[in-house]
Amino acid sequence: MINPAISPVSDIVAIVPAAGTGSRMQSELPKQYLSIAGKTILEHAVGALLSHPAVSRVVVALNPRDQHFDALPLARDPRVQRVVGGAQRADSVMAALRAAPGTHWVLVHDAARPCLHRDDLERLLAIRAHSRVGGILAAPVRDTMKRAEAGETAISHTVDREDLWHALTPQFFPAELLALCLERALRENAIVTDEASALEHCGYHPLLVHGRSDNIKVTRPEDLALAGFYLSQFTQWQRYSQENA
Ligand SMILES: Nc1ccn([C@@H]2O[C@H](COP(=O)(O)OP(=O)(O)OP(=O)(O)O)[C@@H](O)[C@H]2O)c(=O)n1
Ligand SMILES: C[C@](O)(CO)[C@H](O)COP(=O)(O)O
Repeated sequence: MINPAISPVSDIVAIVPAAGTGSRMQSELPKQYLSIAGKTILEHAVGALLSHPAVSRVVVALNPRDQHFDALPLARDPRVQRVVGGAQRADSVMAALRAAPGTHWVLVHDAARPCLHRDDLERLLAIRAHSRVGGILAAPVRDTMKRAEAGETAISHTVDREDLWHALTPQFFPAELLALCLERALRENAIVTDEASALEHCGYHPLLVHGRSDNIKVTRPEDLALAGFYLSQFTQWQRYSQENA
């Protein structure tokens, strides 16, 4: 395996899985194309990545029936490459990984997370200096957590929230390690809802990098206004200049 800890600073490719249909959003448009402050959620997500000097390229995995991406300025950005996504999020990430051969480190960031803060991205990227496994942005849970009776809306029991975190994105890994773990996890029919779970399936323990809880994934209708509020609270500095994107 290449020693990713010594890879060139700029050798980071970002992967943005954007091939979902956003069914929980109950909107006409796939949620990644809903707009906040004049830009689509996808443009906010990609803009925050592209505006970081260490990110050289973004590979966006699109739904094969996507009819919206071509209308965006992103479609004409030479740093942005598109691939066809897959049936599951992990398949979309695999498709994008295959389009970035030879990359040392990859950032995987949900198209549905428009509120990535500059400081969070910097702290996540910094783990490259001391980790060969990688890690994820995550936020400790704040509420008391309940496990429901299987298939019911009645409480089975309270889950100890000590050491319980919400996994966020970006998630940041040596590309070769991520590809190997994703291939094995998918081959062995493991449940892979984020990239870290593929590494866990293979016995690795990715780092948890404390991230802001306003880095929300727009998932349900009420999330759109909240994401708009959060973005309105960011100063230009806190969000990399969208003009660079
Ligand atoms: N086959 C898939 C499924 C999801 N995604 C992407 O993975 C991210 C997180 O997934 P989620 O929030 O679940 O998005 P959707 O699958 O679109 O939403 P839903 O589950 O409500 O349909 C999104 O950016 C989505 O576009 C993807 O690239 N390929
Ligand atoms: C990757 C992720 O955003 C981490 O919390 C989450 O797993 C995506 O899940 P989804 O069901 O695909 O939205």
